[in-house]
Amino acid sequence: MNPKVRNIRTQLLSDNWYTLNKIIFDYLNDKGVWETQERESYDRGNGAAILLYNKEKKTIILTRQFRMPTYLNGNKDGMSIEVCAGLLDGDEPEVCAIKEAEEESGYRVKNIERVLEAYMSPGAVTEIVYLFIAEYTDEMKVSEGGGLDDEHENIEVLEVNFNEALDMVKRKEIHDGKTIMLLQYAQIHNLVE
Ligand SMILES: Nc1nc2c(ncn2[C@@H]2O[C@H](COP(=O)(O)OP(=O)(O)O[C@H]3O[C@H](CO)[C@@H](O)[C@H](O)[C@@H]3O)[C@@H](O)[C@H]2O)c(=O)[nH]1
Ligand SMILES: [Mg+2]
Repeated sequence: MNPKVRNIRTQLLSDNWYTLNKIIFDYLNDKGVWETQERESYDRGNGAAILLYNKEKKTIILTRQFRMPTYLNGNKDGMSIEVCAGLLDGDEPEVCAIKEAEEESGYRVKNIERVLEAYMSPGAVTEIVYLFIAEYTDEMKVSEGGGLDDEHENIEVLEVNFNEALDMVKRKEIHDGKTIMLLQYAQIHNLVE
């Protein structure tokens, strides 16, 4: 509860795929005066993302896919290199992370660790992304990956040297927030030396 916030009203703007609301509320400002504010808030539920790494090979697993919103905002071909991730769809974050890893990369991982959680765009999007890490080996590959056909995901799976991935961040070839966070987490904690 925040005593500086009261009288929250919600006005539905769109519920086509997920839900966009206009929220009108009163906020007690620094001068002690209640003022009415409006904020649009996009609710897509929460998500999970997972970095798969291999200590022996010094590699990680990434995906590459077309992301329309990035194409609309400066990403030349709209392609985005990301860790495996997806929306929870009613699952616990751990369950979702394991499921997305297999659907998108083809690796069936068991021992995963939750390391961070973050609001990725707190001014506009309600989503919390839960961030995980897990070791993978070649033996864990059970399918091609590539995402679900019925969702037209068209995901390419990449196995990349860890230091090369860090260089890709520097060169801005990797520009996805959750992916940068997990790569830096791995670097700080020497997961792949
Ligand atoms: N028709 C339609 N389909 C959609 C829409 N939005 C998403 N989809 C479909 O739903 C799939 C969702 O796949 P997920 O793997 O669950 O999600 P994601 O898009 O990969 O990842 C999301 O979650 C991450 C973790 O929270 C986020 O970091 C990432 O930005 C993204 O929002 C997409 O691939 C796409 O096929 C939409 O507006 N319309
Ligand atoms: Mg996904």
